[in-house]
Amino acid sequence: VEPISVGLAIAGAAASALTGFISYPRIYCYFRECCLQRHEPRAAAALQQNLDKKLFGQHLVSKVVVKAVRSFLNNTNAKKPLALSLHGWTGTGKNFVSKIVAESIYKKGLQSKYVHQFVATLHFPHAHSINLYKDQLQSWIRGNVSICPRSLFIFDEMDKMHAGLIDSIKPFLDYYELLDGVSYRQAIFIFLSNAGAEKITEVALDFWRNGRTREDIQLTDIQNALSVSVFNNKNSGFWHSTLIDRNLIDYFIPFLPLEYKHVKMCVRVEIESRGYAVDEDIVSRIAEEMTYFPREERIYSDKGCKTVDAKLDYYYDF
Ligand SMILES: Nc1ncnc2c1ncn2[C@@H]1O[C@H](COP(=O)(O)OP(=O)(O)OP(=O)(O)O)[C@@H](O)[C@H]1O
Repeated sequence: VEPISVGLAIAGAAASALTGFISYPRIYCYFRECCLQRHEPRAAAALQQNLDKKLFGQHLVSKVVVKAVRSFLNNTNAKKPLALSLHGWTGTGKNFVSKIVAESIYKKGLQSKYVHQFVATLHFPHAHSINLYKDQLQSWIRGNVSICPRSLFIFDEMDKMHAGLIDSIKPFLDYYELLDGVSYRQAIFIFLSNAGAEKITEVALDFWRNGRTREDIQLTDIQNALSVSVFNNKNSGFWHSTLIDRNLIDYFIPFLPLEYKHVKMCVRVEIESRGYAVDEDIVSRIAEEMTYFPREERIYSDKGCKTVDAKLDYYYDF
């Protein structure tokens, strides 16, 4: 045997052993859930695709969420965790979008052990226990980020959260490299709230009354007014919050109120998801059963796309 082929054989064996070593976690993570499961470009592509396909009437949301999440996931040297604050009327898609973000990063989505959802009225109900909640929240976040740096935390009903509670997580959202040996720079925080919905509607109505299309609305038309109104709103959970004061929220994302045509789109999706052929007559009837505001113009659904599925039960036998 020539020395050169021995050399090649050894190099080949070493290479395949190395590939085996590298691919082992991939195989393992195929069967068991792992932290940092999806490769960043795939996660960003999945997010874009799902928002384009499933989210209606929210051009600002799709654009900003994709941009924010993609650049954050691609940044190997992020200086702080990503913090997104989603605002808007009920039933306009805030929970829906956070579910899509979760699913794009972790296959199991909201069921993933690396995705954590807090609901203010459920997890932090009593004003007198606020100090206890602060401690619990801190140790919960610290514990989970220690296990998985790419943890996703979703805070629902921020507007029902007791003022001051959310400030207890400020250190985690700040620009620290390490806190007690833990780095929070790869974590993602998403806050959901109805606070600021009036402001968003005001801007949308202004555009409508001036004959401009909804898609003409730019983030700059809303974002500043939104953060100021949330900061000054006693019932926003962010009232005089240091998270806003210290610019630790990266994006305030406005969800526009949904129109009649968007409600119809939601009805169609719901009918299809139940395996029925879409009947346009039923679609229009359900959309017309929803109530719309303001009283004179009746443009926006006051429940967004919420209750569409319940209304559908009436038309289909189960
Ligand atoms: N913009 C949208 N595009 C597509 N579907 C939507 C949209 N908004 C709402 N839906 C549908 O309506 C359901 C309820 O919406 P969702 O729970 O996301 O509302 P929300 O904004 O979180 O409301 P709330 O403020 O009351 O919590 C979603 O699961 C989804 O099926």
